[in-house]
Amino acid sequence: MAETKWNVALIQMDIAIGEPERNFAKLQTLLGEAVSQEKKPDVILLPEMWNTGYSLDRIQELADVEGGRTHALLSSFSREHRVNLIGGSIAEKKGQDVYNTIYAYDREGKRTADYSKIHLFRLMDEEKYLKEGDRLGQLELDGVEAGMMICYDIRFPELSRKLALGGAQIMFVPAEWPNPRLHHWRTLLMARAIENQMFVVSCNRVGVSGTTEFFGHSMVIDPWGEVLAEAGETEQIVRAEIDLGLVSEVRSRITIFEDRRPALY
Ligand SMILES: NC(=O)CCC(=O)C(=O)O
Repeated sequence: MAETKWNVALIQMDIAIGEPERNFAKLQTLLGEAVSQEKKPDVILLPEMWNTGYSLDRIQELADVEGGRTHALLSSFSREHRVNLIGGSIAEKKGQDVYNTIYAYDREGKRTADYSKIHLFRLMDEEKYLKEGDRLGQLELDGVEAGMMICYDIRFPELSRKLALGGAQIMFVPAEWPNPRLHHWRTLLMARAIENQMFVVSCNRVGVSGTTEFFGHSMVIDPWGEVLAEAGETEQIVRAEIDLGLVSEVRSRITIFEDRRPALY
């Protein structure tokens, strides 16, 4: 592992429903802001479905075909600025199907992993319009094992545990998590960090879409459950420094991975 300390930046943005043009333009501006400070980020995370929002009844027409437009922007940006980029998720069209998919890029602009949401959220009708993924979200960033989950996925502790057992030390979570479930959002993210003794880095959107309000509160949580950064409810770039060395420190202090009894449960 080259460097154990990372600066992370989360782009907590509003998303114009059904308007990919506006969303691409806004994201380009915010990505520029994210790298404009002297302390450059090592990793940038974007929110869920940032290209279209939950414009599900028009998703066949709006989704990015084979993710081509998204790839062009995120690949060239990560190469130009030598930054790892977890590209939130987008509505991605593959054949006749639309997926809710994350593309991840390394500092050379190479797409190193993708992950399509495996738990579709019925309360927001995802299962009616989207197809679920069938693989886990695993990736390596600068030699560090990481996991990816999308929004509703955080309600499934089995998933984050499986990724942790596979080696993940940090979990990236793009989201569009609305009111009135702020308490669930914060509690579930903290639980995933504490129970798996890993960093959890989550990026939620803000703004209003129809009657649904999104509260932001993007968070960076360390493996001890401490909140290193938490956004408010407006558009902003959230920054935090994380020391990945803390993962092994916490795991050797309380040895949950050695003490599990999987034969019994
Ligand atoms: N976009 C989502 O998956 C939302 C999940 C959510 O709001 C929840 O309560 O779970």
